[in-house]
Amino acid sequence: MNQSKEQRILNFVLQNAVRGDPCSVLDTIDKYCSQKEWAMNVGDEKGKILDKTVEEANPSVALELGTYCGYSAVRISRLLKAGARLLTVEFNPEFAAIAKQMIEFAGVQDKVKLLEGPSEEIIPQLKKKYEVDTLDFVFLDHWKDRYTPDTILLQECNLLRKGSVLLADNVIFPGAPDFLNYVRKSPHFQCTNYPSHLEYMQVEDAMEKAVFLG
Ligand SMILES: CNc1ncnc2c1ncn2[C@@H]1O[C@H](/C=C/CNC(=O)c2cc(-c3ccc(F)cc3)cc(O)c2O)[C@H](F)[C@H]1O
Ligand SMILES: [Mg+2]
Repeated sequence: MNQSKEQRILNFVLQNAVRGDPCSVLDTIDKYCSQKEWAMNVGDEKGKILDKTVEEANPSVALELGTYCGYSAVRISRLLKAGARLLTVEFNPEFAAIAKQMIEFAGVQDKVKLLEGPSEEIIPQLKKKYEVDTLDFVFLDHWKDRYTPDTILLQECNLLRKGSVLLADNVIFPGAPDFLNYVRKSPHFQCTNYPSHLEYMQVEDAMEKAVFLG
C-alpha cells in the first residue's frame, strides 16, 4: 500500500532532523514541503507571526484546532514556559498518528496532549475531562468554515477569559470570511490583521488575532 504524503513528511523528519530538537524538526518539514511536496503546515513566515503571538501571550494553557502533522504543535510547544501545556485536537486518525510521532521525535511530548476527535465534541469536554479552567491562547487552523462555530462554542463553554488570545490561520487564503466578519463585528473581540503569504508559496494570506474582551 503506497505511503501518504504525511507519512513521507514524517519519514523525511525521522531520517534528517535531530531527535529532541524542535527547531530542526520545523526546518526539516519546511525544507521538504518547499522543495519536494507542498503541505498545509503554517510554515516559517506565518510561523514567525505565530511565535510572536505565543511569546506575547505566554500561555499556561493553549489549545490548537487542527493538528495535521504536528508542525504548529511543535512550533507552539517549544515556546511554552515550564509547566505550561498545549492541547491539540485532530479528528483524522492517520494524521493524529503521524503528529504523535512528530511531537515525540521533537521531544515536546511532555508539553503537548493530542486529543483525537472532532473539536465540536472535545471543546465541551475541556473543563471536566481535561481539567481546563480557561484558555490563554487558541490557534485555529482546522476547516475554515468551523472557525466561527467553534469560537462561539468556546464562549458558550465559558473557556475564554478577558485577554484570551485567538489566532486564526488562512483568513485570506483559503479564507475564513465569516470568521473575519464575526470577530470584527463583535464587541467582545479586539482584532488585529497580520498580512503574510501562504506557506511555501507567493500567494497572499494573513493571520487574524482576536483578543477576547470578556
Ligand atoms: C471540524 N472539527 C475538527 N476537529 C478536529 N480536527 C479537524 C476538524 N476539522 C479539521 N480537522 C483537521 O484539521 C486539519 C485541517 C486543516 C484545514 N486546513 C486547510 O484546509 C488549509 C488549506 C490550505 C490550502 C491553501 C492553498 C491551497 F491551494 C489548498 C489548501 C492552507 C492552509 O494553511 C490550511 O490550513 C486536518 F487536515 C483535519 O483532519
Ligand atoms: Mg493553515
